[in-house]
Amino acid sequence: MMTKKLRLALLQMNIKAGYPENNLAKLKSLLEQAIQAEEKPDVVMFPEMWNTGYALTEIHQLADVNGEATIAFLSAFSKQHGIYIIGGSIAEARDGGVYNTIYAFDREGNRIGDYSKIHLFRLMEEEKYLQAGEKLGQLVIEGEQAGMMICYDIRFPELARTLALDGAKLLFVPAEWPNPRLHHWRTLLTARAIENQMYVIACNRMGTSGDTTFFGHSLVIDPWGEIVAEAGEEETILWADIDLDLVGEVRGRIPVFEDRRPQHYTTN
Ligand SMILES: O=C(O)CCC(=O)C(=O)O
Repeated sequence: MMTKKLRLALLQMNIKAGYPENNLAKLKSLLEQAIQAEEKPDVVMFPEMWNTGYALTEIHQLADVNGEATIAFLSAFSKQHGIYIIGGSIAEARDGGVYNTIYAFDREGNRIGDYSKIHLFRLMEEEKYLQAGEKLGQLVIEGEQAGMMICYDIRFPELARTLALDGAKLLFVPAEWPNPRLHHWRTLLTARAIENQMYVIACNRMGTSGDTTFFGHSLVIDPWGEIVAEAGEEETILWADIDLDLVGEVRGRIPVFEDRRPQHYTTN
């Protein structure tokens, strides 16, 4: 029987910009730690661009070609341990460009969803080095619809709303969200959870890259907007237990989706 209860493990890791091999080694050691926990996770997720970090000027040389190495590793790992993996995002070289892409896997190691970041972040000059994704990030976990967005995407409520209207009950958000905008991070993620009455599961990196520092504070927020778990600034695994039945309960309590009047909304 499919469970509606999920144990989540968010790998809030440091990322060394420009050193994919070091980052993979770090990821592997955190993954091993997660898998050896007394109670195994159902879903493991990582931060944004965990393979290369924001080494944008060298990104064409460093990016994983068609994500092949990442896909092979994550697929084998998810199958071996019977877990879902939301593979953070990686720099993926494809079609002559580089995309910021998430791959997701089920308990059998099947690829169940991809998402390339739609909104590129100008403050980090992403638009100069990366290509924007063109399709929604959707997947099914234990029979339930879920969505994926990346970092800056959370400033665009239309995207989360579109995923929710399409049935998403939970939303995964890998990020490299830097100081000093912790207030924005927590507020935007909480708003996306409350307005869409869904779980928001956000894994940020920590540490320093050049002049930029990252505060961590990975978050799991329930559909009522309560924080289920929040990390500090250290390298850690953030654990959280969630129950997907809460989504229906909250949607029943305040029938936001029934009360929508889209004829009055202009979105373009
Ligand atoms: O929107 C922000 O403040 C941070 C976004 C960001 O760092 C990113 O998308 O990589």
